[in-house]
Amino acid sequence: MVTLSHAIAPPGLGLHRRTSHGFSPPSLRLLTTSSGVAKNSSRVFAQSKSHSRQQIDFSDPDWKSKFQKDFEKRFNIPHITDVFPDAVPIPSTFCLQMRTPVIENFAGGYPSDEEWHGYINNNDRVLLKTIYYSSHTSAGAECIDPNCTWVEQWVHRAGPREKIYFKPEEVKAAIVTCGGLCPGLNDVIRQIVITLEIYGVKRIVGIPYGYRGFSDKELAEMALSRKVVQNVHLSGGSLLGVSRGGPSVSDIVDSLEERGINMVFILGGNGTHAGADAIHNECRKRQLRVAVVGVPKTIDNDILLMDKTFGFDTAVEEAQRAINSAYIEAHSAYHGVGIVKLMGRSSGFIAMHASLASGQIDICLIPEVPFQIHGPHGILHHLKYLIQTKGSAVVCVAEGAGQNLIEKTNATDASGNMVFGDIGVHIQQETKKYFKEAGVPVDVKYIDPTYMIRACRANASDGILCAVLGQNAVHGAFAGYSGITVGTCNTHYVYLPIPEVISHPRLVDPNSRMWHRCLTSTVKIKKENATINSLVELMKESKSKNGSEVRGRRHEETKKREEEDLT
Ligand SMILES: Nc1ncnc2c1ncn2[C@@H]1O[C@H](COP(=O)(O)OP(=O)(O)OP(=O)(O)O)[C@@H](O)[C@H]1O
Ligand SMILES: O=P(O)(O)OC[C@H]1O[C@](O)(CO)[C@@H](O)[C@@H]1O
Ligand SMILES: [Mg+2]
Repeated sequence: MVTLSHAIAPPGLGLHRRTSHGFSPPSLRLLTTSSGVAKNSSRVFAQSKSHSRQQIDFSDPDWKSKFQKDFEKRFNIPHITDVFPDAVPIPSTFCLQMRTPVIENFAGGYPSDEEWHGYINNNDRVLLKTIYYSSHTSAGAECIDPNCTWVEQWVHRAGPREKIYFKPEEVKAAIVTCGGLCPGLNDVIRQIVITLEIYGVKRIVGIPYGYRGFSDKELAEMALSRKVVQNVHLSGGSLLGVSRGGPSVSDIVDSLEERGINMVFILGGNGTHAGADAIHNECRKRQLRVAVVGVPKTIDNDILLMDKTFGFDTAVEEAQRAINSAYIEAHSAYHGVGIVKLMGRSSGFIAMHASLASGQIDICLIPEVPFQIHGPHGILHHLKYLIQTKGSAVVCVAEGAGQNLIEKTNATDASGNMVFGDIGVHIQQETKKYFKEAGVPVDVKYIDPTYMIRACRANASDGILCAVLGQNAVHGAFAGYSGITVGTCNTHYVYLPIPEVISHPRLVDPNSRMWHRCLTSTVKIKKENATINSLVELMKESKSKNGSEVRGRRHEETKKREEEDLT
């Protein structure tokens, strides 16, 4: 892949220069000026729990311990005892003996495994950041202070606790799936149900069609059990259905009260989590003993602080199938140009990872990296060059990319999310126009696999992630936590307070190693020595055993013709 910075990046967008698109984590973002250059000031700001900015004076010798105290407060996870200090825990009912939930009542006491060391201590912690950056200029650097001081940042480890704050026979648990579809929703639903049953919960319901199901009287809640969910993970979609928009938070909490629900598992993206946090706060305001636990779901991977969200891997896998088709089409056509548009809202993770996975992309366009379509640094100029030198090209464009280059739709969906203009179609049309005007024949094939990448069943790695997240969601609720979400940090499972993961969407950092890897993964030809490389390629091609001699010859003919046609 020829990199944007080599070929089409606007002047000034070098790889080593930080831009300010909000992609950096809060601490770093605050160290950058609007032009993106790190500011060497001793007074900068860090975010506090309420997301108002708290000033840190780095000339204070004690700043580090103050920062850590503030961090601990921000990442503290709300517990039932914050509101009900007299709540009395009981020994956990989560044990191997409960795996076959045949026990009808617990009059004789809960069964337990003796000397089982499978519980998590409430004081166990996971390190949030594991790299020590010695300089702001290190790739992907996330520094707090101008000297890049190492500051340990610990978050709460997820898992089953020895003491629980809900008696299983008093629990009515609900599961709801909101937002758009995502591979793995059924896997999480299944695992939540199975784990609840292991704790001994008998009343488990699914709320149909997202938050809407709480208020729409036509929609009945669905009784869930191991039997019902046994095979649901074998298909994509959501057993419960999904929706955007819906009732107010107050109506949702009224509904929880009416239904007697005291544990609610909310699967969704950043919008859903904003709702989950508001539900948690409303329950606290009403002094309700309800555990509200989120499970982050989004193919976009735009939730902060976690390694990845479930469904993302599967979406990437599906997306690179579309790229592969575009590549085959483009490669088999005379002057073929393949264009693939991929989902991801304002984040370019799917496009970046699918491009990297496929190894077949020449130009990857993501929202976080500005680009031009026309002009000497534009993608069309570069496409012409690729056609000239390679005979074909493949472009992967994220749906949120280049929105400044097309007309705004001014439309929003039912949840208030902005509806993007269609950058894929725009690039397709502009490509056709450009080559027609240049008198160069091209065969443009446009693929928009939009819903295909999220309406499928989870792959194995997402299946495992879903299972662990589902189990940990239930452990968190039984442990008495609320207003939390589950995730992976550096491969370990953690509980995080909801506001910390949704303060803004997570974006690709153009200074990260991953973006650099994407750019350099399949560099084929560099502009400066195009002829030499093309010849080398041609020689390689004609020598290869897989019968590509014909293609080599055709390529040579193409080249000759192009040299005549193109300037
Ligand atoms: N700030 C908010 N407060 C309360 N509820 C919200 C808020 N934002 C969104 N919601 C509700 O959350 C639900 C899902 O939101 P949204 O459609 O934005 O999807 P999402 O959870 O971000 O998932 P996706 O990744 O598919 O976009 C909707 O029912 C919406 O009404
Ligand atoms: O289901 P809808 O409303 O078309 O949503 C599409 C959006 O949902 C997602 O699939 C998940 O957030 C985005 O990638 C995409 O922009
Ligand atoms: Mg969202």
